[in-house]
Amino acid sequence: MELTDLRREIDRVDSEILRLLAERMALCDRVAAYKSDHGLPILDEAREEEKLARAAASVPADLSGDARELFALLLSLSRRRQAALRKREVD
Ligand SMILES: O=C(O)C(=O)C[C@]1(C(=O)O)C=C[C@@H](O)C=C1
Repeated sequence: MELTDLRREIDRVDSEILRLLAERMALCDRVAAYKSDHGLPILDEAREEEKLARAAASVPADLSGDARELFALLLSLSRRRQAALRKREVD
């Protein structure tokens, strides 16, 4: 395969990742609203540990560290966004 073709494939996968990121964040917005309505904290450590462990276990062994790191970032971005939404509610 030529480099151009490989890059086109990468671009296709990246578009999908970004579409899924937006979909995930939209769901997190709804979780944020639910938690706010029910007086629940944003952070759920047990759920996060479960997510990180599942991410690491869902890929080939040589990618488990990367999967864990990626999900740690996603969770952190999710918490940051939820905190910003909550702050906007208060202000
Ligand atoms: O499931 C939740 O309770 C969420 O708030 C969502 C989410 C996530 O992005 O997956 C974010 C923060 C929590 O610590 C756990 C999980």
